[in-house]
Amino acid sequence: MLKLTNLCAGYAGPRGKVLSNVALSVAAGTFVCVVGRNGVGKSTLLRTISGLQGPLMGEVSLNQVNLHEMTAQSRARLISVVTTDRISSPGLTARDVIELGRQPYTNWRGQLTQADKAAVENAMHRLNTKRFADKPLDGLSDGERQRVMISRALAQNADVMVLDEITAFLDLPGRVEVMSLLRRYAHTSEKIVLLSSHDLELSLELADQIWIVDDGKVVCGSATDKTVQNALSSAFDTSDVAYDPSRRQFKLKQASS
Ligand SMILES: Nc1ncnc2c1ncn2[C@@H]1O[C@H](COP(=O)(O)OP(=O)(O)OP(=O)(O)O)[C@@H](O)[C@H]1O
Repeated sequence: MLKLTNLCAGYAGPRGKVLSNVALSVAAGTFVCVVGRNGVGKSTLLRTISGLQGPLMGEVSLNQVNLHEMTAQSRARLISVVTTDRISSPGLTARDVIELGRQPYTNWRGQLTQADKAAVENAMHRLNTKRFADKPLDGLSDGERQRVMISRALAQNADVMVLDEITAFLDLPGRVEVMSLLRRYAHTSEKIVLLSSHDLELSLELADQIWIVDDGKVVCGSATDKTVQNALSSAFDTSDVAYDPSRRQFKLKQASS
């Protein structure tokens, strides 16, 4: 169980608090989509959960262990992270990068065991990355690169996988494929997958739990919950578009001429 207890997240300084008193929990085997307008704090929340930045207050725990009190090495066995940040990887092939996902388990020489190699093969198979496994990462398209980074996180086999806007570089069939795969992975492997996305309709279609980040708070529930529907309207409705809960879609209030 991943639990956020009275979590305040943000940055140093008087105006640095982005989210206040976030309290929620997620069971193993849950696919969560985190949605919200630009700049509301999705990345800040996910970075805080991942341990990439400390909380201003409160706690993030996994199975009752505080994640911010662990070493980065121990945390890497529990949480994997995929972002859109470009990592510099001169000379590394896609396979080399995916193998780095096994680093929390390997010895000081980074030697892979049969189990490590099997985990890498399995990750490449799931994401269909084998076809460019031996190409340099720097020579891949943004979408191919993103698949490699997700494969690396899969190979890491952590209890929680956090993905921040990773579908941004994928085309529509690619987004559906990757999000469906992550949902299936959460269900079949009993993992928690947290994914932030601006693809609201797809998120509402696929997520077991939706987190709507808005106005310093997080509202959590299933897409059919009344509280979630109200929060979606309040976060996303504008003078031009409105959320239609019956179709789980946004519609133009008035077609422009
Ligand atoms: N390193 C930082 N130092 C100070 N403030 C920051 C820092 N990074 C982000 N912020 C601020 O925190 C707030 C939330 O930013 P965040 O990137 O978490 O939003 P987001 O919901 O992920 O946005 P987007 O959808 O545009 O990616 C913004 O006001 C942003 O300016």
